[in-house]
Order: sequence, then structure tokens, then C-alpha cells
Amino acid sequence: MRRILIVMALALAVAAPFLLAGQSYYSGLLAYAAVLAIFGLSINLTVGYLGLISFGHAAFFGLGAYVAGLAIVNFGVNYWVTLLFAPIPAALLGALVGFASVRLGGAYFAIATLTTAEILRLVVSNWIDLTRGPLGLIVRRPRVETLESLGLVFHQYYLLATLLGLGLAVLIVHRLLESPTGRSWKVIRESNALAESIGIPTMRQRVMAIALSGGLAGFAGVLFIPRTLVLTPDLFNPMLSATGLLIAILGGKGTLIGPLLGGAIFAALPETLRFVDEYRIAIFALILLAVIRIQPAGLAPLFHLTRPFRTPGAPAKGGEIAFEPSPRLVVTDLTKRFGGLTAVDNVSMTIEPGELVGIIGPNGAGKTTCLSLISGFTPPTAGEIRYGERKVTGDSPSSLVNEGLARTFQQAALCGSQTVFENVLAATSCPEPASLLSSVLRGPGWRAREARRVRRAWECLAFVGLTERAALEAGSLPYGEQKMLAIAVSLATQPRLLMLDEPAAGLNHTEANRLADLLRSLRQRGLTIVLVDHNLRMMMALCDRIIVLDRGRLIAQGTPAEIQADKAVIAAYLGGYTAEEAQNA
Ligand SMILES: Nc1ncnc2c1ncn2[C@@H]1O[C@H](COP(=O)(O)OP(=O)(O)OP(=O)(O)O)[C@@H](O)[C@H]1O
Repeated sequence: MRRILIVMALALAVAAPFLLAGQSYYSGLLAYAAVLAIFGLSINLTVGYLGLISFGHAAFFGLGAYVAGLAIVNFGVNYWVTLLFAPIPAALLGALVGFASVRLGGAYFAIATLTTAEILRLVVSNWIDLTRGPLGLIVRRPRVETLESLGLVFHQYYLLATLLGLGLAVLIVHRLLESPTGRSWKVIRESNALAESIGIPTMRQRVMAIALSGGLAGFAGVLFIPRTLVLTPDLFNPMLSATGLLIAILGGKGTLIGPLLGGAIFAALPETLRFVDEYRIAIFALILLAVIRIQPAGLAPLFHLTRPFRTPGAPAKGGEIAFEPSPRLVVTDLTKRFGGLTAVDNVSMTIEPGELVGIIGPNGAGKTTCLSLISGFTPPTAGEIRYGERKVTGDSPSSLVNEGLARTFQQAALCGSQTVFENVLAATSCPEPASLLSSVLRGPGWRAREARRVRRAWECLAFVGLTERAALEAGSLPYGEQKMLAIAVSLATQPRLLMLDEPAAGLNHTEANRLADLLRSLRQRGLTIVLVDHNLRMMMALCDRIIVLDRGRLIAQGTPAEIQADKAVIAAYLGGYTAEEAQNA
């Protein structure tokens, strides 16, 4: 059905210039809608998929148009050739703006894009020698004589070019969204920490997405030239940025079809409201406000134009899961101070390959901070962490996950609005990454890797007993199953050493027993495990060795029997009770 729709859309795009042969007005309007849709698609990449609002996407649109215009006017480059290179500076500008701002947070990205557009507007306004400033750069209408000799007129082949451009943009974005790249964008949108914890280099992925978004906006700017033929500083106007933003939001942000709907509406509505003269902009604004108020998710869901996720591949058995042996983890004199509070105080420990080590201690003892330090989420104040031969102190969480050092969080970190399967699939790109280009081209190598990713996701789900839940929204699962899913997500990164932070918290007796069986099984399959939990009965039964922290200091370590008999532990942690008594208290 989907293929039929795609073929029909393509056939219609090719037929449109002929169907509108004598209708240069409507043909121009449709071409304009296609340009706006590409612009909307570009903004949708940041707003819809990364969750980053842009107030200045006109910067990229205008830059693409000006680079092409200057190449045409000053160097006599053929307009159609500029479509190939003029979007590149816009992509590079996107990368630069993204790199400079996203580390600081979403608001900074919005400000950075707005400022960039304003700087470019001032530059083109004042660099009169180059751009003719407000007088505008005049570009001659591009012609294709070969097509004209075949009987086509300008508005027909311009429409064809914009529709093919739109088709190409949709294809690229669609393929990226259904690849490790797009999946990682959606996880980043949900939570940066979650993305890092499954091995996604969040900074690189964001910069890449913003660069792509800038390039697409630049492409739309180049396609806009034949419609305007005069390039003025107004191309960098905040109104244009706002238009692009509204196209994405009104159409349905985070959907592929939304910007197409939005583009069509923004091209057609101001024109159809011409009869109300100077009130048309105000009426248009009112319609927009009403739609956004009544249908905040945009128009796409209203027409059932968003496609539900279909679970790919076939369920697998979890029995095949195996892990590569972990190197030794050596922590030396690790210290973390938060202002005057020393949360971790000179802790040294070694985790041997294949061990299941428990870390226990009263509330506030520093257990979670310890995991956060080792997994790279919190920079240590002092001390050293070595994983195998490598010193990994200060490495980013995602690079550690790629080394095989993964962790889970106290509260199950999941993408609640995505399916159970999507959550696990997103984590499989850690052992099986894919480049941007390979995801667009989808050669045999990419397809084989994707099949392995899908298989791995099914295996991990089967292992934790969630195969039947694959198509459900992760947020709709009961708490215990969400915790199991979080473990499956970590397993999908193919860890060698997994650190679990309170996996049994909130589980009932049966669920905790299941968890214990699962951890035993993981260990038998070669996974090294560090387990932080308050469920002492489980910890004593499960762990080879237990480390006890109290007020940031390591006060004891040994076998469960040794720990239960340790006087310092009984005093500090169990309040003078034995482990058995404390558990039953
Ligand atoms: N980001 C932070 N800023 C300031 N203080 C912090 C921060 N994170 C942790 N702390 C403090 O450090 C101490 C250790 O906290 P941590 O969460 O590591 O303890 P824990 O042993 O995991 O406790 P629990 O068993 O309750 O989870 C606590 O006093 C806590 O309030």
C-alpha cells in the first residue's frame, strides 16, 4: 500500500507540470509550496526530531540563495549547477551554530540561530559592492533550452525541479529517520542522559542533524531563486524563520508528512485570502492560532497521515545472547566533592572480569555517585579510572559504552512514547553503527547490518521476557516491566561490564526473584556485573563480592558471609542488626 502511494505521488509529481501546462499561476504556487515544504522539513529536523526550537532558520535559507546568486552573477555559473554546491555553506554554518550552542541548551540554540540570521542580514545589507545591499542581487531567469525545444515552458520545468527536489528531501529524511541516525535523534529528544547511556555521541549527532537541517534549508533557498529573481536582505528576515517554524508546527512536528501539509497551506492560504485585502494576514494569523490551540500536535495526526511503527523482523529466542569478556576495571582514590560535601571519598576498588560485585550502603552513602563517576556521567574531583589498559577518567559516557562499560539508572530511563521494540532497537546502533551516507544509500552491507540490529533487539527482548510487549508504548508498561526493558536496552549495546543502579527498587517479591535469575544468567553468559541495590537478601544471595560504602568511604569489602559478619558494616549500615534481621525489620 505504501509503495503504491509513493509511486502515485511520483507519477503525480511528474504529471503535474503537464497537467498545469497553461496555468503558470497555479504551477508557480505549487512550486512555492514545494520550496516551503523543504524549508519546513529542514526546521522539522531540529524542532520535531531533536526538540530544538530555531528562531533563525532563514539564515540557512538566505545563505543558500545568496551563495547561488553570487556564483551565478559573479562567475556565470549555471543556476542548476548551484543546486549541487550552494547548500553546502548553509550546512557548514548549521554545524558551526550547532557546535557553538547546543552544548549550552535548547534556548541558546534558538538565540544562536536568531542572531546568526540577523548578522547575515546586516552583512548582505551593508556589503553593497558584493550584494548590492537592499537594492538586491538580480538573477536572470534560468532556462533549459533542451527542455524548451521539447515544448516545455519555464514554469513547467521549474515546477518539476521543485517537486523532484522535494521528493529527494523527503527520501533523505525518511531514510535517515528509519536508521540508527534518526533513532538516536529521537532518543536525544527524549533525554540526553539516556542517549549517552546507550552509546549515542549526543554532541556529534546533534551537530550532524543541525548541519543537515541547514543544508536542506539552503537547498530550499536555492530553489526559491527562480520564483523571486531578486535576492534582498529580506531573505534573512525573522518573518521567514517564523513561517518555517509554523509550517513544521502547524503541519505536525516530528512527522514526515507535516511539513508537506504546512508548506501547501502557507503557500495557498495567503493567496486564497486575497479577496479580504489588507485583513488577510490578520485572518491568516487567527486561523493559525486556532489550529495550534485546538490541534497542538498539528494537522498530520488529524488526517491519520502519521504511520504507526511496524515492528520489523521476526521474534528471536533470547538464548543466543553472549558477551565478550570484560577487561579489569581499576578505580584508584576516586573522590567527588559537591561544594562542601564529599559524596565519594578516596574510594579504590577493582572489578575482576566475570565477577558479580555488589555495592551496598545506607542512603546517601555515595553508591550512585560512584556509578556516575565510573560511567562518565559525573567528572571526578580526583582519582583515576582504568578500564583494561586504558585510562578512562573523564571520558564521555557514550565513548565508555562503546568500550563496553554500560549502566542503567535508578529510575528506568526510557523513551516513553516510543514502542518497547524501538527503545531496544535504538541501542543496537552502539555495536552496529551506520554512517549518514550509508543510511541514505542503503546498500547490501547496510541492510545486512540493519538485519543484525533488528535480530539483536529481538534477542534482548526475549531474554528479559518482553517479546509479547514489543509493539506497546514503553510508557504504558507496568513499573516492573519498565525496569526489565531498561535492562534489555542496556544489553542491546552489547556491554562487557554492566552497572545496574537499584534494579530491584519497586519490584515485588516475584519480580525481584525473576530479576535475580536474570542477573545470574547474564553472569553465566560472561557479563561482568556491578550491582547497587538495597535488597540485601538478593545481594547476599547473588553477589560474589560486596563492597560497602558509608558517607562516601569504602568501609569494607569481601564475600557476603564476611560482610554479614563485619562489625563496622553492622554498625554503620545495619544499625547493629544482622543482615537477616535488618531485611526482616
Ligand atoms: N549533583 C549533586 N549535587 C550535590 N549533591 C549531590 C549530588 N549528587 C549526589 N549528591 C549528594 O551526594 C551524597 C551521595 O549521594 P548518592 O546518590 O551517591 O548516594 P546513594 O548511596 O546512591 O544513596 P541512595 O541509596 O539513597 O540512592 C548525598 O548526600 C547526595 O545528596
